[in-house]
Amino acid sequence: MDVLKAIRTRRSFGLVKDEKIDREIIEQILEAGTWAPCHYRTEPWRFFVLEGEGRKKLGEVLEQIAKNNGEEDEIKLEKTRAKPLRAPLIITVAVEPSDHPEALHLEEIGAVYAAIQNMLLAAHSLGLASIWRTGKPTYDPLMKQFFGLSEDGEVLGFLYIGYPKRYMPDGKRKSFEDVTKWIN
Ligand SMILES: Cc1cc2nc3c(=O)[nH]c(=O)nc-3n(C[C@H](O)[C@H](O)[C@H](O)COP(=O)(O)O)c2cc1C
Repeated sequence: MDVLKAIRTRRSFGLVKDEKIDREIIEQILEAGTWAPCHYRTEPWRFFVLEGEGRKKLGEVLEQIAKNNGEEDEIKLEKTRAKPLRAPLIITVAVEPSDHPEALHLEEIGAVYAAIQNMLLAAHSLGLASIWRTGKPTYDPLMKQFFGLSEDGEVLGFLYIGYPKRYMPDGKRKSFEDVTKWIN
């Protein structure tokens, strides 16, 4: 798929089939992530691939975080635990900032966000639907610990990926003209 078409037609879409995704396809998405630009070539992205039972471990962490924040309602906790089962594949993307003396924290995070966009576009061009999910628990210390990140590391998103159950809706944006100033 042409890159401009991929950019224009990619949508966040979470309604996906419970169908396993071939490893070779997953590897293409991961590799696309690694081709993002990064200042000083620090390559600060880290990927964690969750499939099958692996997703349940994430569900347990989400449940624990909810409990730590005072949630006691069993039905709500059950719902929280089941969240990662909404897609057959979740790629957790994290930043592990480098110790390069010139590297700026902001730019390390920016590079990983660029990696995420690469991955979403790659998934789309391979016929997959995806949605970048976060929420408060994403940035909880327990989440960092679960993925074995350093104190400076941070989970930046969960990419829920799968084959779409139906045709994806059209997107909506303001015109670029509304957000652009030409300085000549
Ligand atoms: C940092 C970030 C976090 C996001 N977290 C969520 C989320 O937790 N749940 C969700 O439904 N969508 C999430 N999204 C997706 C946005 O809702 C989506 O990109 C937006 O609605 C525009 O839709 P589009 O991606 O189809 O153009 C997130 C997007 C970004 C950039």
